[in-house]
Amino acid sequence: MKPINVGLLGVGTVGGGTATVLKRNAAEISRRAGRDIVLKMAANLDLDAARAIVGDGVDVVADGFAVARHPDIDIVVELIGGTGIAKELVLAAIDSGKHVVTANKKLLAEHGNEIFARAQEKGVTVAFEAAVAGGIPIIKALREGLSANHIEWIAGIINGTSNFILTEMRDKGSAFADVLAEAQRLGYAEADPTFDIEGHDAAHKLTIMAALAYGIPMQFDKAYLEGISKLTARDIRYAEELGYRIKLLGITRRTDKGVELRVHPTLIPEKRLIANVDGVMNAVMVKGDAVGATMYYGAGAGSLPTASAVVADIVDVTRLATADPEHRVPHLAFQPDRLADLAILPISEVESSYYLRVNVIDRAGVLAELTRILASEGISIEALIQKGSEREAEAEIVLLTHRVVEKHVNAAIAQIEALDSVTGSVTKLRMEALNG
Ligand SMILES: NC(=O)c1ccc[n+]([C@@H]2O[C@H](COP(=O)([O-])OP(=O)(O)OC[C@H]3O[C@@H](n4cnc5c(N)ncnc54)[C@H](O)[C@@H]3O)[C@@H](O)[C@H]2O)c1
Ligand SMILES: N[C@@H](CCO)C(=O)O
Ligand code: NA
Repeated sequence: MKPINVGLLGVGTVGGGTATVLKRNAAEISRRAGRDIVLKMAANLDLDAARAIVGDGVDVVADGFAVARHPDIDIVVELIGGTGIAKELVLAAIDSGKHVVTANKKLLAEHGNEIFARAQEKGVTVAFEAAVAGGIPIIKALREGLSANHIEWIAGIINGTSNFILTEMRDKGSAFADVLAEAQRLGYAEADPTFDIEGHDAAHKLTIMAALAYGIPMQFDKAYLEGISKLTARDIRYAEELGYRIKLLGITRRTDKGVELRVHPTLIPEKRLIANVDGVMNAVMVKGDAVGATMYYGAGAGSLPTASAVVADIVDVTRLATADPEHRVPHLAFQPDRLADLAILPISEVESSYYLRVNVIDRAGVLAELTRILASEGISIEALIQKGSEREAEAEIVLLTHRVVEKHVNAAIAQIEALDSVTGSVTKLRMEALNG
């Protein structure tokens, strides 16, 4: 069979890794795909840098559209990122009848509904394994491996940069800014690292997983997101004293009231496997009604791990290139005309347990005031510790609550902050047991 021709858009961290893996494992990849896969063209801003990576025999150009529309290209691989030129290029490729492989979670979470509809119309596939949890085959697991299940919830460490920062801060006491610079140097961070540390990137990935798990459209605009930039070393330490690790988790859960879609720092019992996923590693737990709790672990970012997923998608697309479009695995696991219309829950309606840290003036009766307010909002306390404060005559009360709807916690916090004996604002973190 004639070789399948690939055109690469972007030869940076992931694009470079993709060219390397395609070349290094060409023989085995061809045995799997049933035909040779040839990198034919590449577009990049820096032409010399791209040429040095892709080598001779690959036509390197500056204009991505020349690749996306070239008649000899069968599969267009978009590894530029963002929703500007990348979106135009992906749509141009689809309109030219090309299959597309992309690692661009932002593009899919924000414009996936439009892109998949266009691909459907044109009879081409858009594959995106690398967009979620890098090298971990979580898209394949959700779309194919777990297709028998009613999926109840997903919880994942899905931003390598944040997990790397939290780990280095805890293990080495490193400063936030230093670790972030190191994550950028290692090629883990997004072009704008705010997306990593403020939770956008994780929310993009979570949006994609929720769509696959429940058969709903992408609804990134309804996701709740809170990153790690305001997390203090003190709360990380107190959480550890109480037997918990703090991780930036993406959580989606199907409830009777609606679908939870939220990213925030989360206390997890330290004995859970996922609480011990460190550095740039990612892990995703998926709870299905038949299979129970499952977990997928591996490198969530970096050149070769992400390229592993990109190349696997190229192999998949090569195999299906000759198949009847009617019989392909649907983009979002469910048939496009059978998507459900489930509402996303506002965070105030989400039920969770909470870690609260309150700064108080250390005098008799303060604790009673706190517990009275919590009780009045129907919040029961699971654990409570009192700590000395750096400021004389002040103390810190750290307490863990049982599960309660968030609006009640917010109402209690407003009353607590209004007390004369309370100084500053209350720190609130969410906790998840994740015990399947
Ligand atoms: N780095 C990772 O670990 C990782 C992991 C998973 C997914 N991703 C995603 O993969 C994509 C690429 O990320 P990256 O880290 O490789 O980025 P990068 O910045 O290293 O590479 C992007 C490349 O695109 C090229 N480029 C930019 N504009 C272009 C244009 N108009 N025409 C042609 N080329 C252009 C640049 O020259 C650069 O080489 C992003 O969507 C990112 O979110 C990255
Ligand atoms: N910036 C992302 C890359 C992988 O998607 C991360 O740190 O997880
Ligand atoms: Na993946």
